Amino acid sequence: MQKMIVEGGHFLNGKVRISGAKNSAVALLPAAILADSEVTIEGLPEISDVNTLSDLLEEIGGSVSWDGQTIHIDPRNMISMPLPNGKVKKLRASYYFMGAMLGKFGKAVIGLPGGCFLGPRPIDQHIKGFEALGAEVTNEHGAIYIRAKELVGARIYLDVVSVGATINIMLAAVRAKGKTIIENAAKEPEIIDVATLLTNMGAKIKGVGTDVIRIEGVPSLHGCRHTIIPDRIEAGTYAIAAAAAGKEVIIDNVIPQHLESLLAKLREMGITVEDSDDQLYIASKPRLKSVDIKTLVYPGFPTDLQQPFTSLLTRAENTGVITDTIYSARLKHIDELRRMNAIIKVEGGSVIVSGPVKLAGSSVKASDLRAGAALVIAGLMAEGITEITGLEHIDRGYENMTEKLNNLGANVWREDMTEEEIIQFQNS
Ligand SMILES: CC(=O)N[C@H]1[C@@H](OP(=O)(O)OP(=O)(O)OC[C@H]2O[C@@H](n3ccc(=O)[nH]c3=O)[C@H](O)[C@@H]2O)O[C@H](CO)[C@@H](O)[C@@H]1O
Ligand SMILES: C=C(OP(=O)(O)O)C(=O)O
Repeated sequence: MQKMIVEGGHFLNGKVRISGAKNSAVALLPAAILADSEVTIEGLPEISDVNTLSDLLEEIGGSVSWDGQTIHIDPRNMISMPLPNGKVKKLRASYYFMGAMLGKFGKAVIGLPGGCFLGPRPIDQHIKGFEALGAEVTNEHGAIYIRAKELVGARIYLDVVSVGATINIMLAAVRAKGKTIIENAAKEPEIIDVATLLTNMGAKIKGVGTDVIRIEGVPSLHGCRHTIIPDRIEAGTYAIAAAAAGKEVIIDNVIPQHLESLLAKLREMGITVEDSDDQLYIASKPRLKSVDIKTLVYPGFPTDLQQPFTSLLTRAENTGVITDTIYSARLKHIDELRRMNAIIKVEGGSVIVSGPVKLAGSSVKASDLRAGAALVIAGLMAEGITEITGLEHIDRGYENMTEKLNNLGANVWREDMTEEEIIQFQNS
């Protein structure tokens, strides 16, 4: 087990290249189950979520090979093997095996997913969608059993706008008989990426990127080649790090339109932000103005950037109020930031950050992926050394974070934890 050490006080300067999008990758890999020949996906991030899903594809009989960051998935020998336990609990997106296996085999047995603990994360809308398509769904001892004699297209209204439910229903509906309409669908760029892959596999999908998606089921889907989109959340994390601890940073391989809500907030704070086709230029200032943010579904401010943004606000003047309307309990980073001297109050559903404060290096624990990113950013700004444990969360979603930061001029490294530290970590 390792910890990350961040020596504060080094300004970030230079260029960082963004990897493929985690939240696309984790849906693109299961989508390959639906094909009847090889699917090739290029530009995947080297993160543990992708490795876990690649192992799961092999567990159900898929033949998987890697060529750098390109995966080749041959689904011809896959079977509807139950996956009630084990790796499925390591990540959230194992739930995409439900939709993909239902579409391909008409049945699936999958354990309830893991992923970041952000408060309750129900999957009732996924299940509602599968049932509307004709499946019978039961929850037996923590695993979801899904069976359908025949999948038939349906009109499905999502009661909450859900990325996972939209993609999962799409995965099953592309193979259903007739037309499916998903109303109140999510519009995140990752949904468009998955629909692009499915369309290249022969699916008939219209309206992705709007809140009504129309799918005409097809009897079979074939293999194809697909290049993943860049990770807007990783790009946003580096943009926030550049604003917090940077001079001039160029973020390369990004789609700036995917980050408009964040970029607008950075500009409001007094940071210079310029965008071109696939790059962002961020130049920070010694004095920053506080802003309020409210997380919303896309194209609103992403909940996945709320925690890193909290760290940035500690160095801005006056108070900033953060409201996470998607995951109101996504607050585990706050106690850790307080250990570093941050002045943060939680009142009702709002987080109130007062600044500017000079953070102090401390020993802190990443309890989830973006809490980890928030603590790394705090460590970059802090005086002295910050030690971060819980790196398994960071490794789920950030490729080579230490290397990327060091290339920008930070001083960050990983060390093995002592036995005593591991025991302390496990008991904390
Ligand atoms: C692997 C992946 O892509 N993860 C992302 C995905 O998670 P995930 O797909 O799990 O998140 P959803 O978009 O489904 O969740 C949005 C909201 O809807 C609620 N909900 C969701 C489904 C459901 O059946 N019932 C229900 O009530 C959730 O509790 C949450 O409050 O979108 C989240 C919101 O942008 C991001 O934080 C995650 O990074
Ligand atoms: C919450 C996240 O991931 P997951 O849904 O995979 O837990 C995230 O990427 O911030």
